[in-house]
Amino acid sequence: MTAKLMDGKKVAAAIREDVGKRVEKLAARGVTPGLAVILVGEDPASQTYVKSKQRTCEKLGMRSDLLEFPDTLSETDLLAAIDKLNRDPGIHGILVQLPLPAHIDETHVILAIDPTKDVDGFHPISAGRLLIGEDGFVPCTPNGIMRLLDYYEIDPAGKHAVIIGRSTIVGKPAGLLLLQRNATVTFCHSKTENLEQYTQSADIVIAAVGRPGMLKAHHIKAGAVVIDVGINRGTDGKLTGDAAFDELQDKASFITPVPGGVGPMTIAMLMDNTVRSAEWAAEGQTAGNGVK
Ligand SMILES: Nc1nc(=O)c2c([nH]1)NC[C@@H]1CN(c3ccc(C(=O)N[C@@H](CCC(=O)O)C(=O)O)cc3)C=[N+]21
Repeated sequence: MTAKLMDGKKVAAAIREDVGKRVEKLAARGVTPGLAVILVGEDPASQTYVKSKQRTCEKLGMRSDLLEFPDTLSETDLLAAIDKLNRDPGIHGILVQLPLPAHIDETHVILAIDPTKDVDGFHPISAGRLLIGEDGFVPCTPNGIMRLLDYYEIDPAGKHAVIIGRSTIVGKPAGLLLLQRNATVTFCHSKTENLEQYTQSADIVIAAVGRPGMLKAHHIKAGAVVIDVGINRGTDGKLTGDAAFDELQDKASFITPVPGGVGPMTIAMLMDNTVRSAEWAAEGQTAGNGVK
């Protein structure tokens, strides 16, 4: 079997088209969705992602503000910058690019973001809403994975989904979303003994570990769906995933490439969340304060 590629670029383009139409509808009501991105320090990978987010915003007719700070920025000054954006009615989404310098506490920063502008879905209010199944901001990468599954008509209901990786921004929310869609979910992680015991019975495997090529053919059953969240940059500058793509391609039914799989979906879902935030604001509803 040769696996079908799950084309994140193509699906992301379809999502952007839908988002663009919603931007036009908002424009007719005098609203321009606005995203503010805060970048602390000069990490080249972060700069690349941030540029890509900004370009996408501009193409879609959205406002995009970039606030760049040196890595000597104090936590207090960062919190003050967030507070200013919280109070700016033209800004519907606030994204603080992670990771932050070690002297800044990420939890403090995420807590400072107005939950009604939490387009990353990292605030505990958003996490709590996802846990209880209420409408709210869903983290972009797991949300993008669900949209990829939908596009390729892969229904997780009744299926065994194995997630490798238990981060707050990918693994855990991906598991909750799959559970919501009636999958049977197993979380595996660095302390899991005998990983293949779980992955070999998986209908859907999500690798979100950050170890290049760790998921190999012997880990999966024939016909499994493989979603690769890994973004590992080699010394040659090339991007590789957590899946050993070449050997898995002959065994899986569907597989996401890296690049061109989950990555572009993440950015598309950020646009979707930002426009949704603007729609909610225009309706006088908010996702974060308990008003539905
Ligand atoms: N507050 C915050 N929110 C984030 O969503 C966030 C973050 N911080 N910090 C870093 C990670 C990483 N991330 C990616 C987004 C898109 C691609 C992407 O589009 N990748 C392309 C390739 C891009 C390239 O070649 O470098 C692809 O996979 O095809 C990758 C990674 C968002 N992150």
